[in-house]
Amino acid sequence: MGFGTGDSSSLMRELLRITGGCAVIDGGLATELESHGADLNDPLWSARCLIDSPHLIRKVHLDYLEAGANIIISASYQATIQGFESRGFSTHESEALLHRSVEIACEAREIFLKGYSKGSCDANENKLTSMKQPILVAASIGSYGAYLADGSEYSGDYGEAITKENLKDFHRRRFQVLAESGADLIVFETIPNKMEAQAYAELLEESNINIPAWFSFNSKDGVCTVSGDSIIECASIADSCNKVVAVGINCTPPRFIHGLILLIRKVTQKPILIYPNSGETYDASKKEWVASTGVSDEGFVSYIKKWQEAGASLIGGCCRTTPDTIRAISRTLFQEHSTPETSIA
Ligand code: MET
Ligand SMILES: [Zn+2]
Repeated sequence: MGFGTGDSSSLMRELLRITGGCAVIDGGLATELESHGADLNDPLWSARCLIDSPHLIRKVHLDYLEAGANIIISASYQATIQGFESRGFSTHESEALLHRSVEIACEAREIFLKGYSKGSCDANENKLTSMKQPILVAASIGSYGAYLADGSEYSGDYGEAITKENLKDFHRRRFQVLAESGADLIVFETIPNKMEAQAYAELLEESNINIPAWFSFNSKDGVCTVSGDSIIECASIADSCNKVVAVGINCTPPRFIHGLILLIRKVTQKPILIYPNSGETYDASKKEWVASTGVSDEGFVSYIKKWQEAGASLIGGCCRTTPDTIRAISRTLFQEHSTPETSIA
């Protein structure tokens, strides 16, 4: 889908212009599916819902749109061709499931916009001109560690045997399928190390598909990625890649975010995105979050102005944040603005 009148590299600038400088990303998808009863105790995690409960995914996307999200992220974080094939799906069926993840998000956007203005969702129309709330559909690509489902997306340790070329081979076809699925952008999420960032940058550069992307790293100390690689070096890789339109941090406790924004700001002028988790502890052995160890929605919101001042312009939530968190973010960001522009001139 075309966004506005500009080329794809201007996508993020256009969105931010329309929203008045800051836009809202959605909140945790998998954990919200779980709180609606989905059983994600599965190597496919949230991607399992693509097989057995797509209606629930659509509902959660809609809940985030109602809460004010400008960017909704597809349920493909842990959806991989390799993962589906190991469950008995053919290559063709696996690719169709990836495609479906984006389709579901697009359906949610259409349903949401129809609530505002009948007939505004003709696929051939420039959608933004009639959007009350500008909305981008982002296709998620989770890291190799997410596919492994052994917690290594939170350690960044893939072992000596895994090379950058292995990572490129692993992600290549999935990237192509998602890039051609109708999504507005690709989001590389929860990138745990520099090698994977480099692999993504090379895939983007080698590809003749001209889709914008963002790079989002995770950190457990506020200085480095979870693997211990320098966030400055990682953000520099994102900065050097022309197809990367924003760079930042996700699934990281809120208390680390401010310092990370300042570090990223040192090496890039690209928009900075942040969508922290709730700050709760994840018990990897039990594969569950330890409730009430994080921040409340009010606590989360208390950070927002500081993050904005430090340079973040795309703000949302990751695991264990909810539509209530996103509603609170949206109110905080827009309380001092007059109504944002509703169309592109
Ligand atoms: N977009 C993904 C989700 O919210 C990110 C998960 S981070 C482990 O489900
Ligand atoms: Zn997360």
